[in-house]
Amino acid sequence: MRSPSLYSQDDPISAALKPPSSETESERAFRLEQEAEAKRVSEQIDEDLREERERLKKRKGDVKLLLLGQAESGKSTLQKQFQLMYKPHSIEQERSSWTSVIYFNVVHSLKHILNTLEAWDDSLDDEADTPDMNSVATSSRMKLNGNGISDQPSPSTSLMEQNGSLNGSPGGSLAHSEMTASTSNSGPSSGGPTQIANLRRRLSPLIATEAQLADRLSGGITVSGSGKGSVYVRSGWQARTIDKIRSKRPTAATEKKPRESESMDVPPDPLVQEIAQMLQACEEDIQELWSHPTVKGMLLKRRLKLDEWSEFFLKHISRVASPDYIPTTDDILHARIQTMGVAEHIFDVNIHGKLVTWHLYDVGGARGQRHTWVPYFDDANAIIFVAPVSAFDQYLEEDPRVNRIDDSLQLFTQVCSNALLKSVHLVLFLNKTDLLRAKLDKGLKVRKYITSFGERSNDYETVVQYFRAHFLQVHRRNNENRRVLYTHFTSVVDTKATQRIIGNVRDSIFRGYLQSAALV
Ligand SMILES: Nc1nc2c(ncn2[C@@H]2O[C@H](COP(=O)(O)OP(=O)(O)OP(=O)(O)O)[C@@H](O)[C@H]2O)c(=O)[nH]1
Ligand SMILES: [Mg+2]
Repeated sequence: MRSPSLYSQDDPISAALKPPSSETESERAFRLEQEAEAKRVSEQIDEDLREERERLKKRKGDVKLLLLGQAESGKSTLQKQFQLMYKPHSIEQERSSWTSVIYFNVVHSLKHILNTLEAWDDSLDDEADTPDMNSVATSSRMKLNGNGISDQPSPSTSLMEQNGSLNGSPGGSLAHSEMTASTSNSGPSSGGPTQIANLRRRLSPLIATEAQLADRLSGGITVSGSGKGSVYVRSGWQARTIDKIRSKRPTAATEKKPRESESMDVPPDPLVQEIAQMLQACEEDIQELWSHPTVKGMLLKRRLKLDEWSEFFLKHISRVASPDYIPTTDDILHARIQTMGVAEHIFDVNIHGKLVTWHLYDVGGARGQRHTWVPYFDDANAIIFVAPVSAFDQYLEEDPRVNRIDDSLQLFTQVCSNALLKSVHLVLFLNKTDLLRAKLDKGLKVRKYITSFGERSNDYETVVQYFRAHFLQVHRRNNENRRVLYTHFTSVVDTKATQRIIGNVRDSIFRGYLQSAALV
């Protein structure tokens, strides 16, 4: 057998690269010019890559800050607040790329509403066919929770058994009894099934764009077990979507560091333009569905559960569906896209007249993403652990038996007890306090989901202090080094309040940092 040779006449690559024998003088000159340009571009890419590696390297004196916490806790939203504070021009560069995320959030929410209505309709048909109404009502209602949020409380997990369970009765039946207690019918059958069928038909072309949008955002990457039809994105996705539109080969420089004038001259993405037109044409239908008495009734009775960002964008649909819609900063803060792996962001932070480079790591919080965190623990200076306290009535998408507060406490235990992190400055954000307040105002009872809450008063102050006490207890029990835990009650979509807190955190990290560096 002949061994292939680079110089072989038969080598397919050499043959393909060989100029045609009929090449004229001017064609040759053109070819050589093209080859020289290709070489220059390739060398520029190598140079950009080298610069990028150099830029990302943590130097002595830099601060390394990790944002940790479960999925949907608000880490990327907090990262956006850092960006707004320390690199506001980069938000401008990215602004247009958030349109596709927001359209995806809207389309996905509409699909969830229509699917839930359909499931409810089916369950009513089942009920009509079955003599044992009680048992069927229970099972059919559980089937309704298509967004991964189950109404069923989790059995106590190992962590909370160790640390004093929040959920006093394993497999407790309060939420279950809440589900079975109400048998009144607020399903679609009582509120104009023909109207809903018509809306479903008219909205179907818009809903059919969900997969394309997901593909555009994720770059075709799907994450197994992501449930709920979620889309995960890697660091630098904004620049990649822009590059895709330009149909240009992405370079390392555009992946990590969009050029200054980037967003201004981006040609419109045909897919996004098409969806914008559909949204405009469907705006009245979306309004009709959103204000439909059946939808309102099901939301009120919690037979339909919507994520906070769904409600936000549906409430603002007339603005989102308007021609030439450009996301506001508030829209960007409310947009939801899941982080895959670990995304690094670099900021120059002015601390009392001295510029310090901060490397901020925003991690993916879903259970399947947590193994990617550990390599970043080494030489970290500080952690902001983000725990959403509004999640007391929610269960993990990854494991619907686990209450989300319970999961946050387990994760916080792991962070506090990790040997690599034992000297790291620790900050706790008890986040989504605005949503907690709204849930309590609506009358949601904490004790129905967390039985150990007992007969305490269901007011905001009692509830947040109760959760805070549990996190403090975890910290106390895993605090060999007697480090301080700095706690803040936050709503990281609130820019003014969050930036004030970021200022406090920056000063406290810097004080600890100076002390540990023995500079004071
Ligand atoms: N109302 C309200 N919404 C919030 C708050 N914090 C985050 N959100 C919203 O919650 C959703 C999830 O927030 P993200 O920042 O994407 O969550 P994450 O922790 O980065 O999630 P992963 O990337 O999956 O780990 C987004 O739609 C945010 O706008 C808050 O304090 N209040
Ligand atoms: Mg994130």
